Amino acid sequence: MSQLQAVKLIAFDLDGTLVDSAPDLALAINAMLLDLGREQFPEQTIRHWVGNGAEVLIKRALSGSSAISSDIEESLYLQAKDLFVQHYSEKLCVASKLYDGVAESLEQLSKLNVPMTIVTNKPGVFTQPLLEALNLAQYFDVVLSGDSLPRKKPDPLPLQHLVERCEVEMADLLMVGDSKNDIQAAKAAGCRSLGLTYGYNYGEDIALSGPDFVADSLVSLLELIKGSVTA
Ligand SMILES: O=C(O)COP(=O)(O)O
Ligand SMILES: [Mg+2]
Repeated sequence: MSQLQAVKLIAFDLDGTLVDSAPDLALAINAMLLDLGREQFPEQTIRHWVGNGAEVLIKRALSGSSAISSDIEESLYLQAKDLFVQHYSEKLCVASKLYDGVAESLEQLSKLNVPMTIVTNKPGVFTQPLLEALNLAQYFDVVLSGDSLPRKKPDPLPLQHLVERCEVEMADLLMVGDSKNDIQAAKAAGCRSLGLTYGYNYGEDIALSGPDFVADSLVSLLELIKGSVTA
């Protein structure tokens, strides 16, 4: 991986990037489906439905497909959402865990004086409790969730909001994520991006989305940022 110009702010995606949250998301989705008397799905299937926030995940589960059926009734969706929120809140961090290299890399990165932030599509009601359960909350100066702003990734709005709030230029920001939504948001906003290969991304190769950098581990990010800070 080549070096990059100074990075003054890092935006991390959460699900599929820092945390493998799919096991608990799948348990909550299946508990919701069971309550509704509907067909349940393997974790491996549900894993590929994660990426556009809870509303889309619930609708995919109700459709049984990554393509959302347009005939999901609003009353069914609202009932499903209440059940999902209840189940996922109760068991938010039972089987979820940090990916290899995340804890060490965040600790090392925190010593480099480059502010770190979270830009996730996960609803805010889950984001902060999950960060706290995994002992990560202290690393992040700003946390933007999927419902913090009117639009979420792949829209550039969260990244535009972030650079204004942190008073840096868009060119100073690096978005780090596992999903095409992260890379598309970065491209639309005009910042650089690093795609991680181990996440969800609907089962697709992240390199196909054309991030500026591709890495197999956050340890590579640490090396890259060290190079940019000391260059
Ligand atoms: O919860 C989701 O659907 C995706 O969350 P992420 O943006 O942190 O990957
Ligand atoms: Mg993600």
